[in-house]
Amino acid sequence: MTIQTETKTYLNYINGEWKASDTGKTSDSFNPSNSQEILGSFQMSSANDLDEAVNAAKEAQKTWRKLSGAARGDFLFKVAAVLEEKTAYVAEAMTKEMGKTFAEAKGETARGIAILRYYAGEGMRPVGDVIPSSDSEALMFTNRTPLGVVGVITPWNFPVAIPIWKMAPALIYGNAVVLKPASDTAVTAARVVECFHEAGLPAGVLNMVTGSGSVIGQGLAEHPGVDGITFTGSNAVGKQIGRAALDRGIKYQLEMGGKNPVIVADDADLDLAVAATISGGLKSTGQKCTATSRVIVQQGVYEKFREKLLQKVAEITVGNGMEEGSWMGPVASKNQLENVLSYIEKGKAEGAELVHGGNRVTSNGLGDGYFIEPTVFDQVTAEMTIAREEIFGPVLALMKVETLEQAIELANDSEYGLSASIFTTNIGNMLEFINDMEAGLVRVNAESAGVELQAPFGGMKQSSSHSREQGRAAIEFFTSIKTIFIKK
Ligand SMILES: NC(=O)c1ccc[n+]([C@@H]2O[C@H](COP(=O)([O-])OP(=O)(O)OC[C@H]3O[C@@H](n4cnc5c(N)ncnc54)[C@H](O)[C@@H]3O)[C@@H](O)[C@H]2O)c1
Ligand SMILES: O=CCCC(=O)C(=O)O
Repeated sequence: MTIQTETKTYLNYINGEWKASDTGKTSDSFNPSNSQEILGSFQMSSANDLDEAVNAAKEAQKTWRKLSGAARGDFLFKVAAVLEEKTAYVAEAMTKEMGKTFAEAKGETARGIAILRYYAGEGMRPVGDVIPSSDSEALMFTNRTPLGVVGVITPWNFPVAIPIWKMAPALIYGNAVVLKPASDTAVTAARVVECFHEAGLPAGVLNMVTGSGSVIGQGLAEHPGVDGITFTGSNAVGKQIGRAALDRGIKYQLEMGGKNPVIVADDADLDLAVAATISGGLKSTGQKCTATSRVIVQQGVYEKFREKLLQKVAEITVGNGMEEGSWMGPVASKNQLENVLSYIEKGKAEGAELVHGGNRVTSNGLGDGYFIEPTVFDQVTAEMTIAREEIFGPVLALMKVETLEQAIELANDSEYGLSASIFTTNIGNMLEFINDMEAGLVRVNAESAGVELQAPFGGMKQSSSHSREQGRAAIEFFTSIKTIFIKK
């Protein structure tokens, strides 16, 4: 029996108004902890809805860009205050739509609030440089100009933080935004957009259109009224978007997958390394782009580390994220469930030794949810699929090496380069890792996940289009530099 805890139909947000799609079609958002439960429904929009949103954004941006940075910042401070009041309302949608625990969802919402405040302040910070001209009578300097209308395409795994870390900088630098959120978390996105509406953001400056990736996502990338596209999601989709943006000659930014390693050196603090491997690999059910996936351990501590790891993994409680005591929720969707289980089967078939978990969890009333046991493979080798492809689930692959050089070589043996961490007490090891690791985020004695909003974030190799998000780095994508020369 399907239980509808809330029957609300969420609408698109276009030109400051909540509007149904002209298709008349909606889709339901299901709870991955109990697939019989529907959280709400959202619009399956058309290219016409998208046109309307882009046109509204285009018009609104003309006035928005003329406001001072401080005035734009005031709006973002107000949005932060509304979101703060609505933390539980937004976080509950997140847990009920994609499964992460309520504690993690509240933490992510708090992060969204902090990001809004950081970029609100950005409206008052310097934007250019004075550069000495070769003409002593002239003044030469740089300023920043917004791109215009920015298309924001986001995934489901951080449904509050990622849209906000793209929308807040886009807005503060004077752009208008059309957001296309992931369908799996469209209700959470609508609740975030409600905060912008309640804060009184001028009509058209932010618009949201929900619907399928191929119609609305691709439509945004191809739309002649869109001047820049920022995307976070899978590599396959990211590349399509990049190609569409390149064809139109617009700026684009792609943040994509990872296959993040942790190295545990012979001299590591093993308790710390175990705790960080579990937190980095299994929090959010392993569904972070920065999640630890490959655990590369030096042979001197391999057995001891493995034993401690398995002991702690056995203590993990799997359950509905809304319930106290659940450490790990379900994966986000049926699709995710099937995908992760198929990787576990591949791991077994290719000869890795399954030493913990590996099954769907259906006991204790979890049968209608998409729960998977925390899973650990041993004897994993570099050519195995589970060592090469992003699994995006609660699966750790243990790999043994003799030397630190071998560990770093193995860690770099990946098409991805998003984040990486090392556990060692030796400064020489730390420096070697920092210098030689091919990843955009390298962390020493800390888990591979954990992005700080005031620092640049992005990957190397196939993990990114090589731009950076967050912190002051965001200005590079969301603006163009204008060089100004004045002579009296
Ligand atoms: N590098 C990072 O910062 C980062 C952060 C979070 C997630 N991710 C990556 O995101 C992936 C998981 O997210 P996902 O499953 O939502 O990714 P996805 O690529 O399936 O979807 C991302 C967004 O693109 C849209 N989309 C789908 N098909 C499209 C198309 N043909 N054209 C345009 N848009 C389309 C989706 O509707 C969604 O809004 C993982 O690979 C993860 O590593 C990366
Ligand atoms: O999923 C990608 C973002 C990861 C992140 O925000 C974190 O590790 O904190």
